[in-house]
Amino acid sequence: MSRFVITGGKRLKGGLCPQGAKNEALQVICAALLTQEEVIITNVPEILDVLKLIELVEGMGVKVERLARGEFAFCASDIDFRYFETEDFYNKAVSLRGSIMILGPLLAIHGSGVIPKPGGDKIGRRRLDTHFLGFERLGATFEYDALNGCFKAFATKLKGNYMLLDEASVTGTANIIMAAVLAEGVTTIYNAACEPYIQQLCLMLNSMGAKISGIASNLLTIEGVKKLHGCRHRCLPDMIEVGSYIGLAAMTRSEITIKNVNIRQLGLIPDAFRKLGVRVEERDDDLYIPRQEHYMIEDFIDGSILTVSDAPWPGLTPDLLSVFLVVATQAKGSVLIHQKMFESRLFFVDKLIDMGAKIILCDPHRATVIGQNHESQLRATKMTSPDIRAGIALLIAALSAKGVSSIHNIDQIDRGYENIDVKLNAIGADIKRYM
Ligand SMILES: CC(=O)N[C@H]1[C@@H](OP(=O)(O)OP(=O)(O)OC[C@H]2O[C@@H](n3ccc(=O)[nH]c3=O)[C@H](O)[C@@H]2O)O[C@H](CO)[C@@H](O)[C@@H]1O
Ligand SMILES: C=C(OP(=O)(O)O)C(=O)O
Repeated sequence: MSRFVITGGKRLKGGLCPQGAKNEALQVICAALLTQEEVIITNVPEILDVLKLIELVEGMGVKVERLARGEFAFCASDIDFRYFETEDFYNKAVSLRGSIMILGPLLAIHGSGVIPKPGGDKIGRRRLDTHFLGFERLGATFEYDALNGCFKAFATKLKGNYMLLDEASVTGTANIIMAAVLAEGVTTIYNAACEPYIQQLCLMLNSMGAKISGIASNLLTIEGVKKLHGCRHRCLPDMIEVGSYIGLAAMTRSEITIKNVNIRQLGLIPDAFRKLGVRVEERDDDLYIPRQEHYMIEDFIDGSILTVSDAPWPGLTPDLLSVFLVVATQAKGSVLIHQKMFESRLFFVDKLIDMGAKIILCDPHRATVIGQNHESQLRATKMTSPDIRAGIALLIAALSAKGVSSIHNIDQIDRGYENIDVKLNAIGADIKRYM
């Protein structure tokens, strides 16, 4: 099993460029299935999950050309629908969460689709009801083949409709949008997710000829069109990677500039770090994190202990709570980290406790962190990355710790971070990769 060996305690210094956004790339690659013309996508992160999805669509018969690093041309003029019956399809689709988003486009262009229960992080129950309830509102029927663990959806004709989503699911909203753009009539989606990923998907679809309004809000109106054409689309920088680097700078007491972050699309992320006492300065479109020996957690206005919790966008993304948690371990003061969406994402704190962090796991959703104000350094240890964001949080912890740590199962980190070891070594880290 591949692993990182990290010699911690080094100060880092320099600039880091975030890759394109993983969750956006997964959506817009699926959207390329909606046209027979060429779609060029740039700033595509070449990370495990995205490369797997590219292989999956290639298996479906989509012509894929890698034009340059992070730049791909897709042409879905000749999809082989028999591929969906193969073991190769099953194995590829099951290995990542993003594969679920081929279903909406398949319903739109083919009237049916099948997908095994998708993988992704094992961070609690990850239901897909919203996807199927939405498809049903468009006139589709679906069935779950429990024996083979496959979802199947069928529709002789998709028809626009009003729907109030049972929750603002990110991939669910993306899937329904992609089914609705070619449906007959008008679809209105209320309680739609509106993350920058979804906004970008809608902008891309509009540039392909779709008619979507209400972008960036939770009320989307989609006027169905007969056909979509090709386009060129650029993915935004990955806001989760940006947040991870802010956390890294704070924990390692380093001076780091994060370049071209697209500040307007970061939402509450910079402010959430500021509440933990981390200085985050905006310099044009860069974020400058100065070297700080100490940072102090703010209280709420009434003097009560700060809570950092996730919420659907424009609330704070759940994908950064593990990073906020690790940053808090060395802050001055206390904070309650409340992961509302996922129920098994905080168990990695056991490792941080082994390293000397002062954390009480109150229940699967909440952890109280008592910061050590950098007065006692975390201790190096051996650990395994349970999921992508716990993985990056543990890597940050190891980089700040005294001594040599190792992290196993680093595929989990590679799922979302492109060449993280190379990038961080270039600014002074000491991370060795063993395959
Ligand atoms: C490939 C991809 O894009 N993955 C992202 C996507 O996953 P994904 O689209 O799978 O996640 P969902 O948005 O469907 O839901 C995530 C979890 O939050 C819960 N939930 C969701 C909405 C809501 O209003 N209330 C609520 O409690 C759901 O029940 C579920 O447990 O969105 C998640 C939530 O931002 C992110 O963590 C994932 O990185
Ligand atoms: C939960 C995540 O990913 P996925 O939905 O792909 O498992 C994540 O990116 O933090």
